[in-house]
Amino acid sequence: MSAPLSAHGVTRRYGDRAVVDGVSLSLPPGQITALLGGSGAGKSTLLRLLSGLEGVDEGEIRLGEEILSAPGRTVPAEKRRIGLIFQDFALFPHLTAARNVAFGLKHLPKAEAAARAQAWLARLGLEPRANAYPHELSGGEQQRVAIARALAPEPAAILMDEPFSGLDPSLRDSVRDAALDAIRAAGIPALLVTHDPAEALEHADRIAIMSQGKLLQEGAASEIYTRPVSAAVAGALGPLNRFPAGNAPAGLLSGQDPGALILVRPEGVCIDPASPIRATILSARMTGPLTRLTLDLQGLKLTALVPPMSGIVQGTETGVRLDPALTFTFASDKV
Ligand SMILES: Nc1ncnc2c1ncn2[C@@H]1O[C@H](COP(=O)(O)OP(=O)(O)OP(=O)(O)O)[C@@H](O)[C@H]1O
Repeated sequence: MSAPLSAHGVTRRYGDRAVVDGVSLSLPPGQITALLGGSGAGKSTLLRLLSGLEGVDEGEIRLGEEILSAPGRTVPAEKRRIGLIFQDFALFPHLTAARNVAFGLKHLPKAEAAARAQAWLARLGLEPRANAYPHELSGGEQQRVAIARALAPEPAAILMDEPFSGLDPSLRDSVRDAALDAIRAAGIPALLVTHDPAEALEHADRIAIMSQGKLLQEGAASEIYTRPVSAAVAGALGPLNRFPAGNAPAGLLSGQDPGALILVRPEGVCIDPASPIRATILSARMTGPLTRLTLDLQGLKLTALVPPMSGIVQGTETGVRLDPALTFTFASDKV
């Protein structure tokens, strides 16, 4: 049975600046936790602390009850049994795919190591490429080899830093699905560092949001999306309409303080021809499966993402309502 990998009040300073600042986070086995945040939020640094590539200045990193890092005491990365996957595959160029995967299996008899490497390559759909060298493989194939190499030694946890962002979009989905399926099946804690909210929402079980070294919120993906604790968390998960409650036409909201900040996801702005709240359609553009509308509600401009429907014509009027599940209200001092 795998144990959670966890950080407890972890701080890491560069000079006098805490780039990871008092972070506590538990990664449960068998689940993918996405670590989401803007550039410089401290995501990669937290991953390096969890992996043992860097030591902590305060707090502890634990695997189950075992302390892996404490100030002045760091179990080195190679002794942690934690698999790492980075954006730049980092395969050994002079080894075939099979030998790259077998590299971490030196403790096993040779035949057993080779068989296990073959099994992992097969699992990631790479059996026919086992004898190819990295330069003979596509980016997607190289990343699959890197994933097989990280999983083959049966690590206690896996940490991934933007592993799919360097891949061609046409390959990304299949590599990501293969990798995340294999990781979930391994039943170990997994962290996926990403700056892409769509990737986090669609592919992770849990989401942790960081900003300026601090963990803002962590929880099940659906909970973070529908119950953000702050405007910063809501904004980290995708575009929003923002306006003071006092700017909304009468009837659009119910009973909010006029000074409160209202945040509404574009897909929470719904077209309802029967609604008494009237809006002029300023523009309507196809964005694939959804149409993006710019609406004018008596001076309040809102963006809506709606399924294609008839009667949506630029310059005409329609009724609008807000989906309460995708509308968030914050006191103006919580922005
Ligand atoms: N070795 C270092 N020495 C000094 N400052 C560093 C070092 N490594 C990172 N930093 C700084 O720490 C902050 C956090 O960096 P980190 O790479 O963890 O952010 P990130 O959230 O992963 O960002 P990105 O998405 O851009 O990779 C940044 O301001 C960075 O410049």
